[in-house]
Order: sequence, then structure tokens, then C-alpha cells
Amino acid sequence: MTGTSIVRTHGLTKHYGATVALRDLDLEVERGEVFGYLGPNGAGKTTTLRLLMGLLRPTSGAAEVDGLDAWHDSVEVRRRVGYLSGEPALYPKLTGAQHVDFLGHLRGTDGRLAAKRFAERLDLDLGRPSRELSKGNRQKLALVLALMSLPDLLVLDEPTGGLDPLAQQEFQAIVRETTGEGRSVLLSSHVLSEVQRVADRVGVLREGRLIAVDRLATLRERSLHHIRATFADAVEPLTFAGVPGVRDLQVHDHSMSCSAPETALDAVIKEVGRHTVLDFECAEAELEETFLAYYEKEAVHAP
Ligand SMILES: Nc1ncnc2c1ncn2[C@@H]1O[C@H](COP(=O)(O)OP(=O)(O)OP(=O)(O)O)[C@@H](O)[C@H]1O
Repeated sequence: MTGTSIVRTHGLTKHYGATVALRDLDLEVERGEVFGYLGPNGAGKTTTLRLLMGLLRPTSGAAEVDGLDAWHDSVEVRRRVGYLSGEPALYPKLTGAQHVDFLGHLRGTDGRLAAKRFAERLDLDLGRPSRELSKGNRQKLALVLALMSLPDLLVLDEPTGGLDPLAQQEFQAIVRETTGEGRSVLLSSHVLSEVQRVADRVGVLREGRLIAVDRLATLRERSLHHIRATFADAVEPLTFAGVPGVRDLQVHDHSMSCSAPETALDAVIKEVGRHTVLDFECAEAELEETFLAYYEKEAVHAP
């Protein structure tokens, strides 16, 4: 294991009977980074995270967390990692504070002060039994429990589900501070917009395969924009077809529509500006669409 990776998997594969949930995954999460692990429902994200936590045994391949084998050293892995499962298990009768005490006792660390601080930031009352908490507040409590021991690695399965926008913002700030302190975060989501504010790198999983890993900054440069323009006069398709990076170009008489990455926008707009413009629209596509536009082909044809 290299000194900079806190998570490393080699050929990690998981079958559930005839279902192949994860195929041959090679994934690295570096120390000090936030890695956004994206994929639609059923892509295999939860399976990956459960394999990393030693809660599932790989069918083949292996996962290392902080230099430990995730399956054979699972007790130590779970002691070191702050894990938020997709369906957090809470004790209905215990208050938030009692959960904090109980977990601190199990882990042999006193996280009370940190838990109190995180609860205040997320506007969570630790004095109420978990059965009285709303879905969003239960999620906040589960987050506080994952965060409170200030672990070197946080593994968070869909952490912002059910959180209101203010709590989401605070959560994002906490995640950024975590990496500022040199710790790492692996964050799964089916929505890119949830991770794009915090992730340094993003990996996309589809049908159990990792189809792309890229720095968010690179992805942003490639980020597709949808452009539409209506002109006073008919335009020549060729003038736009010649702009490098332009895709899905359609020119009908007085109107033009196309998609273009951020890096091609200036050239497209200059070309548009050579005509008399009646109407103009330019909107950034969802990053998911960008991913699919650039990576789907590779994935479909991957062996
Ligand atoms: N215990 C299980 N037994 C059988 N199949 C399973 C089991 N757990 C998951 N699967 C299947 O494995 C595949 C991957 O599921 P997984 O839960 O890892 O995906 P996911 O990306 O986390 O999706 P979601 O966001 O919906 O949880 C799916 O086809 C799912 O139906």
C-alpha cells in the first residue's frame, strides 16, 4: 500500500447468488481527499462500502483500509473508521447523548465533547430518545456518531438524505474541515450535485463497474453546456460544426442548438456573435450528463 492511499481495493468482486453486484473494482482513496462515489440506485455503492467495513466477504479480490485487510482485520477497521450506513441502526429508547456514551465506550474513546459540537452545528437536540426524532434528525444523529471520534477515514453512505438545506451546508463545511486536518472522506451518492461541492475526485459506478475516475476540476472543464440561439437570418451549420468540442449540433433555418464543454464556450459564443441574435440561452448540464457523454461509450465497450 502506498503511503498516500487510505483505501485500496484490488479486483474487488461481490456476487449475491447470480447477481454480480461489484466487478473487479480497483479503487484508491488518497489521504486528505474527499472521494465522491457516484452511481444510480443498485450500482453497487453500498456493497462496496460494506466490503470496506468488513461487513461482507468479497467473492474475490481484496480491500485494504489504512493498511489493514478489510475482511480479516474488520474489528480494527471498524474501530478506526467513522461509518455511516445507508440505513443507520439506532436504539429507539436511547437519547442521542446515550448513543454517544455507548459508542464512546465501545470504541474506548471519549467523543462527548466532539459530539456536542457537531450536534450544535447540525442543530440536533441530543437529549431526545431516537424514536422521537424525525427522519432528518435521526440522520443527523447517525452522522454525529460517525464523526465524533474524529477518525482518519469517514465512510458515508448517502449522508445527506433527509437533511434540510441548512444542515446539508453545515455537513459540507464539516467534510471540508475534515480533509483540511489531513483526514479522508469516502462519500457515496446517487446525485452528483450532492458531492460536487465537496469532492476532490469523483468515481462513477454503473452496474457494478467503476466506469470513470476523475478530478472534479477536470470534470468541470469538460462540463457540458446546452446552448440555443435564434438569429434574425438563416445560418450555415458549417460555421458551428467547425468549433472544436461542439456536440449534438442542430441547425434549422434561423435557430441553432448544440452542447459544448466549458472550454469551448468562448469560441461558440464568438461564432454566435457574428450573426444578429434574437434570443440566446446557455445552461450548464447536470454533471451526470457530462459523465455519460464522455465516459459511457468506454464503459459500454469495456471488456
Ligand atoms: N443481500 C443482497 N442479496 C441479493 N442481492 C443484493 C443484496 N444486496 C444488494 N443486492 C443487489 O446488488 C446490486 C447492488 O446493490 P447495492 O445496494 O450495493 O447498490 P447501491 O448502488 O448502493 O444502490 P442503492 O443506492 O439503491 O442502495 C443490486 O442489484 C442489488 O439488488
